Amino acid sequence: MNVLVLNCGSSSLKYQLFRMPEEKVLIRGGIEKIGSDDAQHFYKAEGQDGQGSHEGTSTSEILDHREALRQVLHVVTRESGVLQSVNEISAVGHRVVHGGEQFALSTFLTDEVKHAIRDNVELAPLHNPANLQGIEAMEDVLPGVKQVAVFDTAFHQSMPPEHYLYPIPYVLYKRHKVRRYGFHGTSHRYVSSRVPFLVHRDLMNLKVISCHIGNGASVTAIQNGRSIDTSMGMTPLEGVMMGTRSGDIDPSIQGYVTAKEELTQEDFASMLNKHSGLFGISGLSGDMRKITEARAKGSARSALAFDMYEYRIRKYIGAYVAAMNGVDVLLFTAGVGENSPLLRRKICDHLTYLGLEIDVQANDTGKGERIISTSASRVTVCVIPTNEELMIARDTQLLVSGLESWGK
Ligand SMILES: Nc1ncnc2c1ncn2[C@@H]1O[C@H](COP(=O)(O)OP(=O)(O)O)[C@@H](O)[C@H]1O
Ligand SMILES: CC(=O)OP(=O)(O)O
Ligand SMILES: [Mg+2]
Repeated sequence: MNVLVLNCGSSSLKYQLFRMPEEKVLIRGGIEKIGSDDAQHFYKAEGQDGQGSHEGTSTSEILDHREALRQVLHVVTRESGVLQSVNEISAVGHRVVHGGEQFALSTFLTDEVKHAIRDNVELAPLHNPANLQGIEAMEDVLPGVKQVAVFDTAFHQSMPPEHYLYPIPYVLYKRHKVRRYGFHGTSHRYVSSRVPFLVHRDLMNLKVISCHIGNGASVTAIQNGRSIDTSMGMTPLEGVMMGTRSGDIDPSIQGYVTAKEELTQEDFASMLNKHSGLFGISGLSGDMRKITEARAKGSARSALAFDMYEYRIRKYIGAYVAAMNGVDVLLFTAGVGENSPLLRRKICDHLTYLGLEIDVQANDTGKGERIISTSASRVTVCVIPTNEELMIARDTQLLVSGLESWGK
């Protein structure tokens, strides 16, 4: 069964085509700057039989996600020759960021499910509209093909109310579902599922702290395999400091700053989402590579941004040690978590009170999925490259093959 996995952002689209259940990636790619006349498409095709792997890039006008998906299907079937025709695509799995309280598991996309995703647009304004566009465009382009939604929020539905409620009038939860949901659940679920393979212990008996540090970033406490708390809240803005998002701030800042700077609520929300975090403090960039470089060249503002970023992640780790009364495994994943030995080392250097001891060589020079603590360390520290797409392909395949077996 061939499963196409889509992760639609506001102006981007990432995709992978898997042959399941072998979990073989046939082609992966991405389109950036959708909505412009110089949208860029990059892909790497593996070929059906592992032979003839090749890459391609192109720049063209792509005005919306529908057009982007047409181009993806063109590349998959004609340009790369990975498939003969779109009829060989059995199912499509979509990353959907906000599923609210309705979804603790992945689900087939129906009108009702799309309605629920639309209801949550206000709670994930950067993500849900793009996810919906991708779903609707796919329905147009591949009518009749089964589509599945895999929610970032689903894994965190196991949080107990004392962790997911805000200490504000309870009626706001009852009336408007104001509560903490958490995100990056597909990533936290994937990386925690890899832990037993690395530490040779059952996840059911482990206390794990998972740090997904990418453009968006979140830290999750996973006890006995279930998320019990996570740093993002009702929206993906709460929690640690991120590339361009602030993370936690005093809510009173909103009234004060909007009055002083004559900003609207929308201006303020946009400031917290797009002009804060590493970018807001450094004045340079939200990209950790640029911050690390500038810091090394002596930029004081970039050094400050780096230190704040590291400190705020470390505070959440400390909080989750308290939440679980201990920690067995600390893991790092996503763009920054996987690729910044400096950040990992700085965080771990301040956790020696836990008996945690980092193996500097494994941290600084190792590659891929690995343990980066010493054998004497009382906490096992791991780097585990995330694979949200594989998780989405697995869920999609499970649902579709379940449906097929019921039909027999
Ligand atoms: N070698 C590196 N060193 C430090 N940070 C890196 C490196 N490579 C990538 N990153 C960071 O990873 C971020 C992207 O992470 P990623 O998980 O791909 O984000 P997203 O999925 O949210 O787009 C980039 O903004 C960049 O800051
Ligand atoms: C939910 C979220 O923040 O996702 P991303 O990191 O992909 O922006
Ligand atoms: Mg991501």
